[in-house]
Formats: sequence, C-alpha cells, structure tokens
Amino acid sequence: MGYSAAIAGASGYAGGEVLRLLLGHPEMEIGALTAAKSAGDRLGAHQPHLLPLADRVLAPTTLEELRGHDVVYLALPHGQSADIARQLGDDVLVVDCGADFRLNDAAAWERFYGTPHAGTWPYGLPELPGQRERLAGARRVAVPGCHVTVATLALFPGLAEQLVEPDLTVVAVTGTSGAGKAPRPNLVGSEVMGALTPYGVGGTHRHNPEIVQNLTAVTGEPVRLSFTPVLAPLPRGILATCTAPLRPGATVDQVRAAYETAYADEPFVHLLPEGTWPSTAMTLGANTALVQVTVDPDAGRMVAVAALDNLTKGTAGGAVQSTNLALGLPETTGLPLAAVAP
Ligand SMILES: NC(=O)C1=CN([C@@H]2O[C@H](COP(=O)(O)OP(=O)(O)OC[C@H]3O[C@@H](n4cnc5c(N)ncnc54)[C@H](OP(=O)(O)O)[C@@H]3O)[C@@H](O)[C@H]2O)C=CC1
Ligand SMILES: CC(=O)N[C@@H](CCC(=O)OP(=O)(O)O)C(=O)O
Repeated sequence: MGYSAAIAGASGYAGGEVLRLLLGHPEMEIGALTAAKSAGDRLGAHQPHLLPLADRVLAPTTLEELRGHDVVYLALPHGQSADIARQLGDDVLVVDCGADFRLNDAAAWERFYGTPHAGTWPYGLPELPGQRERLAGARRVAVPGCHVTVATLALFPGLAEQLVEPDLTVVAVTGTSGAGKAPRPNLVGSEVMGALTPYGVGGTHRHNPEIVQNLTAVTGEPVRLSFTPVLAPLPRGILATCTAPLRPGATVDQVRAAYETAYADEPFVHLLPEGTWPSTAMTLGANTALVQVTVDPDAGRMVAVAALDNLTKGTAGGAVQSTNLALGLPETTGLPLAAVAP
C-alpha cells in the first residue's frame, strides 16, 4: 500500500462510493472515516454494503482526525470544505467532492450559492483539453458536479471543433442519490416513485455556471445554456440529452469524427457504435461515461446523449481518477470499467 486516505463524510452517498472504490484500489489504505451527527456509529449502520469496513467507527470531522494522511477526501455539504482544507498542509492531497472550489468566477459563485467564494482549485475532469497536465502533481482537486460532468462530456467535442454554435440545451434525467441522504420534502418515496419531476428550471440550478465555465473554456466564445434537470425514480444514474445548432456547412460525418477523435484514447469515455444509444443501466457502478451523437437535419441541430453513474464517474470515480493523476499513478488504477447489469 503506497498511500493512506481519510474520508470526511464517510456516512454519506459520495463518501460511501469513494470507500467502495478505495477498497479495490491497490495503492490506497483506508484511514480515518469521519462524519457529523453519525460520529460514534459503526460505518456498517450507514453503509451496510461496505462489509469489509462495517465495524470501523465514524469519528467526528476534526483536523486531528484528518491530518497525517496522504490524501483527504471531503464529501461534505457545500460550504463545509474550505475551513478544513485551509488547515491541511500543502503536502496533503485534498480532493473535494463538493462545489466550494469549482468555479473561477466569484460573482457566479455568490449568485448561485449565496456565500462568499472560497477560491478555485484544479478541476477534476481529466477529459477536458489540457486538464491532465493541470492535475499532474496537484495537491488540491475540485471534483465536478455530476450534471456538469455528463453535460460537458456530451457537448465539448462538437464545440471544440467549432461544428456547433455555443447555444446549448441540456435536459438531464437524474437518479435520487444525487440529492444526498439528508431527507427533503420532494424526495420522500411516495413523491418520487412513479414520477418524473423537473427542478432548478429556468437557469436557476447551481450547475449552470459550472457547465458554462467548462464549455466557454473549450470554445473561447460566450456560451448560452438552457439546462433542465429532471428527477427520476432511480437510485443512481444520469442521462443527459444535449442539443446545439449546427454551424453552416457542418455535417454529421464531421460531428461523428470529432467525437471519435476526442474519445479514441479515453479510458473511461466511450462513443458507442452508431445506432446504439446510452442508457444509465450500462454505467451503474462503473467509472464510465457513454456517449452517442447524431444530427437532426430537419432541426439543424446536433443531438448528443451521454449517460453515467452520478456516484461513480459523476463523483467518487472522478475523484479517484483525479487522485491517480495527482499522485502520478496510472490513471485507471482501481477504477471499474464494467458496470452492473441488469
Ligand atoms: N450524491 C451525488 O451524486 C454527488 C454529490 N456530490 C457532493 O458530495 C458532497 C456530499 O454529498 P452526498 O454524499 O450526496 O451527501 P450526504 O447527505 O449523503 O452525506 C453528507 C455527509 O457529510 C456529513 N456532514 C454533514 N454535515 C456535516 C458537517 N457540518 N461537518 C462534517 N460532516 C458533515 C454527513 O455526516 P452525518 O451522517 O453525520 O450527517 C455525511 O457523511 C456534497 O458536497 C455533494 O454536493 C458531488 C457530486 C455528486
Ligand atoms: C437529484 C439531485 O438533487 N441531484 C443534485 C446533483 C448533486 C451534484 O452533482 O453534486 P453537487 O451538489 O456536488 O454539485 C442536484 O441537482 O442538486
């Protein structure tokens, strides 16, 4: 074992998925596990699927518990990461699954999160152009939001090759685990089961500025985005349907070639064979994003669809992938390519 890792927020969904992946990671030893009101409980009371760790006891989330590890994963509610991260030394790799350090633009942060901006860290989406270089050797990583990962991967190759106008629509159907474990009125079983429900409609969802940030960096032009998330009665998974107007003269062959080139060497992002469309079920538990793209000639638009597991490639898998890059390990170490089916 090369590195020790502490996990803050180990009783939550994101922390639990980080732990599931680290249990299969040959270079990682699992150190402190911390929580807030669950401190003092057995991990097994909150994560019964993580049998090898069931008898570990959750500690309070304090500096004393977290320091002394090579890597600290923060899987805490928004706004809880900055204080802890500030106190951990620069020799520690801190990987934040929350939003605190994702945005460059302090005004956008304050508009969507309503608190002062904590800062900006290297962004944990290795597939974005130039990002692997920024993650190599990093000591701080901001893991993207799950809707942001799926929308960015669905759209960036077409934008990067200037085949579509930066005037985007994204409708992302998402499973309920994206909302975390804390109970919410619209997330009780009888409200969710048998229903599809939009939320964060009309440009109000906090992932809007993060998607725009990523795609503006790719195009170098201002990006207009209409993003609508839809809650679905699934525990895991996001399916994003994304469209953009074709630029004059752009063809379906050029669009397909752009995606083939962008993803040819990617270990975790796969362009499916023509005619096969992604489904969330193809990605469950795997660190994969599956993509398909075509052109709707009557609408004059590119249509790109991507699926991933919000807890794996959408959070914890992205976190471990970025950890591998930051530590100089092979990027794929410990990360599953095979999903669970049916
Ligand atoms: N779920 C997802 O798909 C994704 C989640 N994320 C991000 O990951 C982070 C965690 O989300 P998720 O796991 O879903 O949330 P959960 O509600 O499932 O878990 C939250 C965790 O944080 C702990 N916690 C709560 N308040 C505090 C506090 N004040 N100090 C220390 N620990 C605290 C909880 O402990 P206790 O049990 O004791 O309350 C629990 O372990 C969030 O920032 C989220 O936005 C990012 C991408 C996707
Ligand atoms: C179903 C659901 O509520 N999903 C969450 C996605 C959470 C996520 O990706 O994480 P961050 O909160 O870290 O950005 C949402 O839309 O807010």
